[in-house]
Amino acid sequence: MWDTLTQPSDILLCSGPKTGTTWLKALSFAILTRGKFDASTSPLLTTLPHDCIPFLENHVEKIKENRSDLPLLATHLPYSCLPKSIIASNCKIVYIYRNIKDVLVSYYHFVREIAKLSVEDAPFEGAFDDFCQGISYSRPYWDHILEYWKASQEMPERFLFLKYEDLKNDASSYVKRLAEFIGRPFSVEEEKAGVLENIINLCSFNTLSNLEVSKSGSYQADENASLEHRLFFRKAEDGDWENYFTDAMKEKIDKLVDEKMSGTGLVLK
Ligand SMILES: Nc1ncnc2c1ncn2[C@@H]1O[C@H](COP(=O)(O)OS(=O)(=O)O)[C@@H](OP(=O)(O)O)[C@H]1O
Repeated sequence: MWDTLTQPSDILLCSGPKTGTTWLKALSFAILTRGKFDASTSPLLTTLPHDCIPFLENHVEKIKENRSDLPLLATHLPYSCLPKSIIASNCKIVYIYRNIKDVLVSYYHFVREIAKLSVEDAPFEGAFDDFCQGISYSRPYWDHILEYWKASQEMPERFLFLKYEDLKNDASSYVKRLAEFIGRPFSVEEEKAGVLENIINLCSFNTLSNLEVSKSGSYQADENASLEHRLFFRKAEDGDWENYFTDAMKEKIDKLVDEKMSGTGLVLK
């Protein structure tokens, strides 16, 4: 079924939930459509990034019907669950990852809000225990990263790994790297004209979260789930985990990450 949906020229944006998916979608969309739209006319001003770039696993019909010129698809699927046709094709894969503790806090609030539970009714401790046991929407977070990481070691030319915190701290360098990787590098003239800067600003948390579209309306995540747009924009603060983790929790998750990620060079702390 998916064989007809994906093409070798596609670029697949892959991520575990709550690691920067919305941001990566916005940036990739803005980079590839910058010849058509500028920061004042971009569809991103009125459309949730998730409605600009469909999820492979949730929007088969939509992808089939509206296969547009834009070669961008996204997925939360683990690498081992990707359709064989994608793995066999030469399509490029961008993978975004984030500090594991901030991912957990972000995921906790997202799920809690969807379930319409208060912090008192759904204490963080429960989410922490589930997460450490690997109970998650799409594989334990560390396995999700490791599967893509191993594949990237075998086919480095096909992969770009981006870290959420790096994107935040040095947006110009990493957005330029993203643009080069997806085949639309910024020219010197564009940089001088502020095109790169404008895209970074357009896709920033500050801009996107304050748009009317982000504050109202719902996103049809799949046939059964309708999610309020606002749920995709919370705080976007590095280190928010410090407001939730006890020393014992920090120690436990750091140990887990050390065990799982040793030798990869990937830093999730
Ligand atoms: N533009 C932009 N820039 C930086 N950060 C952003 C942006 N948009 C969303 N966010 C923050 O990303 C977190 C949501 O992660 P995802 O987008 O991966 O969520 S999802 O998997 O698509 O549901 C979630 O993080 P937390 O605030 O820490 O919960 C969002 O607030």
